[in-house]
Amino acid sequence: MVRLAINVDHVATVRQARRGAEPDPVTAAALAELGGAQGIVVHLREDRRHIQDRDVEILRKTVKTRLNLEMAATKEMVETALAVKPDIVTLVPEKRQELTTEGGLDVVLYEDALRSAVKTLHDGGILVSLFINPDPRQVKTAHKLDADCVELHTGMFSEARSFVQRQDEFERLETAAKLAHKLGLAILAGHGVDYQNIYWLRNLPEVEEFSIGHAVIARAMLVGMERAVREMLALLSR
Ligand SMILES: CC(=O)[C@@H](O)[C@H](O)COP(=O)(O)O
Ligand SMILES: NCC(=O)COP(=O)(O)O
Repeated sequence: MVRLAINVDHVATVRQARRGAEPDPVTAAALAELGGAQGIVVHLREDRRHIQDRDVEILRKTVKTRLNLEMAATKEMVETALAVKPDIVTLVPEKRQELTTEGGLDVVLYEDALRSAVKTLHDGGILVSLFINPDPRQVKTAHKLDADCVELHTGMFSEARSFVQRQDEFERLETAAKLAHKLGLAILAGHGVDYQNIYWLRNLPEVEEFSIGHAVIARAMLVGMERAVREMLALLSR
């Protein structure tokens, strides 16, 4: 059965609006697990706009499923990961000005720099996932880099404005997922996944885990975290 991992960044976004203590992403993660989530995701941005170091440190002690730390492949972040030891690190591109991650990490362009980051994390006993666009060249390079997983960026699919565009983007995801599977990579998918577009995305049998943040947190504000997670799990299992 496909797994659901919940990204709790936006609980921290609300907390940081007042620079206070609530709502606590650590509590949100515990409730997401109670609702049935099989993983917790946090993106520790270099600008610390939402998730803080303290969150990651406590989550490492409290998450009972699997903690996936999204981060830029910088020296400082790799050192942080080695100290915290999440179960898995997802290397993502990062820009200060962006509202959210705008595209996949260009692993073809940054192949040499990424090789040492992947190796250092592996030497520290941490699995490595690369967040990439659904492009065969990116998938092949991720495999060459010895990544354990790829997370296919579903943003272009999620933002497609027409049926035809959505179908094209879905086919790109399908092709990339099949290639990654053939190469022996584990496959995750995420970004902009919601309670509607999951009807399409769940038709990608190679995807082992969906990583969902914004849509579930937005619903959780209205109906509660456990229910928001259970509703997404129900859609995934149909
Ligand atoms: C990698 C990805 O697609 C998202 O998880 C994103 O990195 C989340 O970061 P924000 O919560 O800052 O949008
Ligand atoms: N890796 C994708 C993720 O964690 C959540 O992205 P989104 O659902 O907040 O767009």
